[in-house]
Amino acid sequence: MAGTNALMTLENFINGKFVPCNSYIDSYDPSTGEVYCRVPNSGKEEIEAAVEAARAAFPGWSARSPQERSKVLYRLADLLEQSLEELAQAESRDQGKTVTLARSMDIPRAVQNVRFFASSVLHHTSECTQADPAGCVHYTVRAPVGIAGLISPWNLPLYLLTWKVAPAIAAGNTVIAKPSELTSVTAWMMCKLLEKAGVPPGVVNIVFGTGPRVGEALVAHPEVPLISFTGSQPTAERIIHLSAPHCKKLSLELGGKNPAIIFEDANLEECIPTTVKSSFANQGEICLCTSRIFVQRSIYEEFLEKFVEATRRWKVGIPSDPLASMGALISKAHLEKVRSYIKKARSEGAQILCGEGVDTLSLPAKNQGGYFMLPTVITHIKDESCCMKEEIFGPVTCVVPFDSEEEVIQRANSVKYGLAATVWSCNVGRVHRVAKKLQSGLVWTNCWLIRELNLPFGGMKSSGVGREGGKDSYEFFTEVKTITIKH
Ligand SMILES: NC(=O)C1=CN([C@@H]2O[C@H](COP(=O)(O)OP(=O)(O)OC[C@H]3O[C@@H](n4cnc5c(N)ncnc54)[C@H](O)[C@@H]3O)[C@@H](O)[C@H]2O)C=CC1
Ligand SMILES: N/C(=C\C=C\C(=O)O)C(=O)O
Repeated sequence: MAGTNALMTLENFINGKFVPCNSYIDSYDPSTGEVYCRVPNSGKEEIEAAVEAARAAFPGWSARSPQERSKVLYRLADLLEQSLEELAQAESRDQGKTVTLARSMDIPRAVQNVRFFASSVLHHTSECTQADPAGCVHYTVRAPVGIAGLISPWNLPLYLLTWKVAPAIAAGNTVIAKPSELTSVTAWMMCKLLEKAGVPPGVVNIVFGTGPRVGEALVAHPEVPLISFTGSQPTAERIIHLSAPHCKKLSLELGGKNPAIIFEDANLEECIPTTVKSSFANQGEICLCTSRIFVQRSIYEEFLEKFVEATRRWKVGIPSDPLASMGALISKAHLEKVRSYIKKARSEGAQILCGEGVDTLSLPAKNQGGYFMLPTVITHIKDESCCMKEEIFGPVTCVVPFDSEEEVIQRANSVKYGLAATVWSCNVGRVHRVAKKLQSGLVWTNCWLIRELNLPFGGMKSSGVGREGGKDSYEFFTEVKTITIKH
C-alpha cells in the first residue's frame, strides 16, 4: 500500500456527518495504475448506524410536502452544477474516462437527474373511480416505502447514483447508498453539499465498501424494504437471493448485448459516427453501448471500410487530453477480461480489423501502467461466439452482414439480454416495424442515447427487472394503497 498519509481518504456519510472507518480499500487511478485514494471498507456495523440514522430521519422527511422536498432537490442540483468542473475532474481521475466526457455527460446528467425529479415529484396524479353500484368512491394514494437501499456501479458513478438518490428522496424516502468501491469519490464529494442544500441529517446516508461485505449487509437488512441496483447479472442474482426472505421490492438494471441494425438505405454519414460513439463511448463501459453491428449485405463492405476508418480516428489518450475520445478502462482485471474476448475471437478464426493487437497505442511514460486499450472491431465472427453472446463491457464491437429483415430480427433477439438497440433506415414503416419486434427495453432509430427521462428506462430478459424514469421511479419508490369510501 502507498504511504497512507499521502492518499486522499474518504469517509462514510451517516446521519449528516463524515465518519471514519477502521479499515480501507486502495482505489486506483485507471490512467496510471497507481493507488491514489483510500475507500472505507465498511461492514455490518456501518450499515446498522446508517439504518438507525435513516429510520430516525424518515418521519420528518416523509412528512414534508413534495413542494418542500422539491426545493431541497433544486438547491442540490444548483450546488452540483456550481461544482461541475471539480466533479468532472474527480470523476475522470476515479473512473478513467476523459475529462471531456465527464464534463459534457456525466456531471451535467447528474445535475439533470436531480432537477428532473425535483420537478416530476410535483406532477404525479393518483386514480379514482366512482361508477360503482354500491355507492362507493375508490381512490389510490401513494406513500414512501421507507429506507431505500441503492447500489450503483463504476461506469457512470455520479450519473447513476443521482438517478437513484433523487427520485427516492423526492418521494419522501430516506436512503442508504453504496457506490462502487472502484469509483467512490464523487459520491463522497456530493455528501459535502447535502447540508447546504437543506438535506436533513439521516435522509441521505452513503456507506462505502465492497459488494460482498457492505453491499450484502445492506441488501440483507430487514429494515431496508427496497433495493435499486445497477450492475452485473451475477450480482443481481445474489441480491435476489439475499432479499428473498424479506420479499423486498427490487429494481435491477443490468447489462446488455445491444445490436445496431443498419439497413442498406441508412444515412451512413450519420450512422457511422453515431455507431462509433455508441460502440466506444466511455470506453464501451455503458450498458447501452452497441456491441453487435448487423449491416445489410449490399452495403457491408462500404460500411466496414468507413467504420474502421472512423474507429481509428476515435483517439485513445490520457483522460486530461482534450483531444482524447476515450480514456482508460476501470481496472487491470477488467482490461484483461476485455482482452480475453479478443483473444478468443482470434482463436475462433475471426478477423480483428483494427485496435488490440493490430494498431499501436502510444502513451506518456507515466501512463504505461494505465488500463488502456484501442477500440477494436471484430468481423467474420459467428453468432454463436461468446463475443456475440456475452456482455464484454469494453471498447469492442462485432460487425456482421445480414440479408433480410426477418433474419436480422431473429439474430438480434437471439441473446439472453434485451436492453437497448439502434435501427438505421430512412424507411419510417420499417423502423417502426423492426423496433416493435426487437426484444429490447429501449430502441433508438437513426440516433443513440437521446434520453427522455419521463419514459420507462430498463431492459427485459437478462437485462433486468423493472423500469425507472419519471412515473416509473415514483411508483417504484412508493407503495400504493386503494381506499374505498362508501357514502
Ligand atoms: N451498468 C451495467 O450494466 C454494468 C454492468 N457491469 C457488468 O458487471 C461486470 C462486473 O462489474 P462489477 O463492477 O464487478 O459489477 P458488480 O455488479 O459487481 O458491481 C456493481 C455494484 O454492486 C456492488 N456489489 C457487488 N457484489 C455485490 C453483492 N454481492 N451484494 C451487494 N452489492 C454488490 C458493487 O460493489 C457495485 O457497487 C462488468 O464487467 C460488466 O460486464 C458492471 C457495471 C455496470
Ligand atoms: N444504467 C446505465 C446507463 C443508464 C443511462 C441512462 O439512464 O441514460 C449503465 O450504463 O449501467
